Amino acid sequence: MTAPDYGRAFGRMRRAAGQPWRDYTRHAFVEGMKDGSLPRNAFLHYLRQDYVFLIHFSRAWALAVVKSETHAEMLAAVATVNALVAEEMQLHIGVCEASGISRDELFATPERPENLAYTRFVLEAGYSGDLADLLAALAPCVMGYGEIGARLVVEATSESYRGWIDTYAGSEYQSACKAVGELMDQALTRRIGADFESSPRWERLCRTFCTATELEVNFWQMGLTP
Ligand SMILES: Cc1ncc(C[n+]2csc(CCO)c2C)c(N)n1
Repeated sequence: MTAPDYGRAFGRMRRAAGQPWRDYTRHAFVEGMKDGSLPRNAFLHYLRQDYVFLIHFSRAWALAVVKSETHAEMLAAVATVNALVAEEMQLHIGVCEASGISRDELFATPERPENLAYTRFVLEAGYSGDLADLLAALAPCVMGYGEIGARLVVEATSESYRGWIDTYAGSEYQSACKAVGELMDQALTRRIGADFESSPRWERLCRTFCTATELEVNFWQMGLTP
């Protein structure tokens, strides 16, 4: 199947990320959710780390509000902050509670180095750069899960991880990916120009995107080693 279309800047960065992008979206952890062979304890370990991840990822999206230059940018960024804090984090709390991991236990999860490296890299891209740099670091996470969900909903041969797959394959999440893709195209055009791929900044933006992609690969790998 062909991957969903999340805009021009994302499409170009994704292609430039080549093998790391495939390593991320077709990682053994992902394939284990597809065929149901992923052990439940690995999934729960991943979810607990992901809860910590979402705390810092929400901070990074809040930084996108800080780095916005238009009301449209602020609206897109604030919608994502709300979706993360009010919905996605709640979802993790619910799944963990249903599996016997209390809210307090979840809150007290010690952060693994692979987790810390990823979110602090994203925050640093935003602190030291503008919204274009920050979005290049945020995009692999948002769109990668959209692409994985869209593929797994078609290819899954097991019901074990159906809930997770349906969340990211669903039209609500797919629309969010498209909105972030549009935000990227508009933010890059505003700051760099319509021909942003030919600017001297382009290579660095692609490098940021690729590094974030490699950190996603490490995050899946961490998930396999509880
Ligand atoms: C390691 C890791 N990478 C990506 C996501 C997916 N994700 C992160 S934030 C968000 C909402 C929109 O920005 C989504 C779908 C995750 N949960 N954990």
